[in-house]
Amino acid sequence: MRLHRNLVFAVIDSLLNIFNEGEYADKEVAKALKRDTRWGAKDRKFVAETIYEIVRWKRLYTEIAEVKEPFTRDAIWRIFAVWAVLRGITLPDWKYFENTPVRRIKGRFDELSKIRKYRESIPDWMDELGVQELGEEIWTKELTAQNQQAQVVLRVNTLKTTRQKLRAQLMDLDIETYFDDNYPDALILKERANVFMTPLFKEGLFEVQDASSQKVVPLLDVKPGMRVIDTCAGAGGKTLHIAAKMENKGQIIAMDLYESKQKQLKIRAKRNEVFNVEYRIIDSTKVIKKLHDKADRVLIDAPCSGLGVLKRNPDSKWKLQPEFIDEIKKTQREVLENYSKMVKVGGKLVYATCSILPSENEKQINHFLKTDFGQNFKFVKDEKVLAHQSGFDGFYMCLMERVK
Ligand SMILES: C[S@@+](CC[C@H](N)C(=O)[O-])C[C@H]1O[C@@H](n2cnc3c(N)ncnc32)[C@H](O)[C@@H]1O
Repeated sequence: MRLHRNLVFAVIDSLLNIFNEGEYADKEVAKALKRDTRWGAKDRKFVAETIYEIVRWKRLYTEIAEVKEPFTRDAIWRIFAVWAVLRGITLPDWKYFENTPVRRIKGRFDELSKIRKYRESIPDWMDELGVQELGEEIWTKELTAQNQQAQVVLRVNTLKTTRQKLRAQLMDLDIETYFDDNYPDALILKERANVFMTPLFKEGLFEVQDASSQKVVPLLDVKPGMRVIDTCAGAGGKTLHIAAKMENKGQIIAMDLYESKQKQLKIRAKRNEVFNVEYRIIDSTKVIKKLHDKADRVLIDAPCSGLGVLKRNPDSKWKLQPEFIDEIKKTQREVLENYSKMVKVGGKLVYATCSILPSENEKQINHFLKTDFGQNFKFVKDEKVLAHQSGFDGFYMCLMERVK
């Protein structure tokens, strides 16, 4: 591989913003890709993937490069040089790479790779937490899986097409996909491609949604004509899936704290030709109280640490703080207690997170089922999805039924 100056400059600038200014990697990548309209698909791929790779391996590369935060521009160049050397790329004779200690880089890599927190490139506290929650063996396997590049998975919009038809149309655009019958609405890309640029996406024939996330709505077991409340709907990945399963019939109430997320959901709903969603912002307890005992199905896709989706959001490794996880667990307990009240007797409740920590998952359920209101529910089943077992995101989902 030959390095091109303007592409590498784009990577360096983005990394400075992500590491020093706390910008989000996905936003910086999107910004970087707008820098030069003459870049072809390969150039764009290089910029996006290199930024993500270096964000993912930040701790390891920083240790090897022997630089400290906040990084100078020079330090970012040294980190970049480490990435290039470990990739086997011959460094060009640019001034930034003068005196790069190629042998020392390789030696330090071998040495640091013996220690998990460096090898897998994560903060000390996160490594300790993972071991404490999952045990040494599972945490080690899980971390390795979470450091792989995520696959691109589509959820076919069954309101508008079928998996077979969409697969053939994608093939016409040279985008090859395959099925996995564990995920009946999914098409998995054989190679990464920017599917958002295709006319098929603009026509609303699919959404991008990880395979593990696609397991949540089937567990909720919705039927056309029901009243379903999606309490933490966000930008609506699962709301749209619910609508498809309900064949646009019945009522979905999509709630969230934030209007900005709901705006995105409205755009997506229009593109998907989803017509049965009503929107509510949770700006007071009244919004919930009015719906007590009214829903056939309630989904709580709870806010969480996101420790199941590090492969998709590698910068979370550097942004997450232990205090945030403690806070979010309190929110999880509150939403379980408050939103479960909207389920009618005989109705079903699903609690889901994209975390792999038992303290955000089954332990929250055990706690809920012991609360005064939780005792009205029966545990039906749950699924703990680990990335190293599924090959997709880590997730948790639990089905409960209101029996009294
Ligand atoms: C895991 S995300 C939801 C993802 C979304 N369901 C999807 O499938 O695309 C969690 C959402 O919960 C929202 N949230 C956080 N605290 C909340 C609360 N107390 N009540 C309702 N929603 C909340 C966040 O704004 C965020 O959109």
